[in-house]
Amino acid sequence: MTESNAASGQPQQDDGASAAAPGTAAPSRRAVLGWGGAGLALGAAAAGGAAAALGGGSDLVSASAAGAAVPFHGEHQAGIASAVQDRLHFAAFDVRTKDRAELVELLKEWTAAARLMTAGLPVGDVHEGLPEAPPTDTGEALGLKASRLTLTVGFGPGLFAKDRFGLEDRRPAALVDLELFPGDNLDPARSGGDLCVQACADDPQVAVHAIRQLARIGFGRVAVRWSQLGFGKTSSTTPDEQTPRNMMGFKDGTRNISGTDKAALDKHVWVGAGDGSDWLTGGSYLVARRIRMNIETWDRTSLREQEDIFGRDKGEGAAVGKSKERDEPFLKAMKPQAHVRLAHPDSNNGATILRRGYSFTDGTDGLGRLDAGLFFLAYQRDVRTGFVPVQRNLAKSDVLNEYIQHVGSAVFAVPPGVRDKDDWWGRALFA
Ligand SMILES: C=CC1=C(C)c2cc3[nH]c(cc4nc(cc5[nH]c(cc1n2)c(C)c5CCC(=O)O)C(CCC(=O)O)=C4C)c(C)c3C=C
Ligand SMILES: [Fe+2]
Repeated sequence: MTESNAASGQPQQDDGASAAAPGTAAPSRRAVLGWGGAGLALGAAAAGGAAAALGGGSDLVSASAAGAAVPFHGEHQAGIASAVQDRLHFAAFDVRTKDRAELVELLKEWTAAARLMTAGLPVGDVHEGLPEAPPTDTGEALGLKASRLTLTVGFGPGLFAKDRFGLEDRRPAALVDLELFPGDNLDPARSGGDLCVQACADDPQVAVHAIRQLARIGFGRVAVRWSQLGFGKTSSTTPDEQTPRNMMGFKDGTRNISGTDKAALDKHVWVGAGDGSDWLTGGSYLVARRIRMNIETWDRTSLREQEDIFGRDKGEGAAVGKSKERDEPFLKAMKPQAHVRLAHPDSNNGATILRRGYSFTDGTDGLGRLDAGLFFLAYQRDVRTGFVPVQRNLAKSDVLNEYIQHVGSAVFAVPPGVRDKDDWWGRALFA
């Protein structure tokens, strides 16, 4: 059954791995399967059965209050244009196996697990099986709702390296190795990765559980290279909802691509059929940057200067000279090196990206300063005409640079959506 997904504007296959209709109780992992539910081997069937019992329905992506499920199957992966959830656990993996067949098998197993978890189901039973063996699902999400969990997978440049998996001819030209931008202070231990999984959910335990299961399933074949927890989304794809604020206290995401703007998504986010890599049609490219903020310095900066830096006021979020957040910005009214002026498409040959970042606070840094900032995530149709020109402009002269530092960086090709229960992440790439 194909239905239109109101929040993404994209058709989604609802084969049963979706959830309750608006107004009905969303499934919880315990409510659906009980303690004796299906294991991973029964994956698709279990997900289908559970959702069928609940009546399916997919127009619920922004129904956060219901703890709803976001359809897993569709033309595009969920977690890009779909409504941004409250929490993030992002993980980049190194592939350890040298065997292409093992990598393919892993991607199939990951897909089956993702299909279950996004439907609010465990990846296996906790109480059946040998007591001497570890349970298949670690259990910490039992009883929790689907919480709009989305799992979005990406393939890093290393996967396409020569003499690795026979994919060297399939590397898209747009999957560039990012240059070192002025001011970058990148930590290799927080950068790169052969694979990534972006887990977003309204409940942090659901997002963390999902990454943990995938890492556990991948044991021996992949290893987590780095990961990042995020909270307080710093941009939205739902302009009708209140714009979230970042750790600097400013509304962030005012001017972003809306998840219902199909024309803008087709133009700026989804890889098109003629773009050069057929296997990626319907997919996208993801740039991830861990951006540390000098919070203590920022907090000693005057309000006027803070507002000049962004080119918007702190309370309403209106552009300089305007009174409302959504009023069209007049760039020339801003200081020449204001962040918004330099980041705007008009200053970058039209370059437009879909931002989907999160705030982070990872304790203190040993010097009494908060290790906090923005985990910047941006999706685009081509990294060379998306993130790169904007970041070149910002790195050169953005006055915000005095208060931030890019400390982690990664880029991934994000395959199209998993179409149905027989499909799996990366099928077209490995075909
Ligand atoms: C390379 C792209 C960008 C990076 C890196 C980046 C970092 C960054 N941004 C903020 C805070 C805000 N950014 C805002 C707008 C904005 N930022 C980018 C791009 C990058 N930001 C774009 C494309 C835009 C939209 C420009 C436009 O079309 O007007 C805003 C204003 C509100 C909004 O429109 O979202 C804020 C606030 C921080 C704190 C930061 C690094 C830590
Ligand atoms: Fe920005």
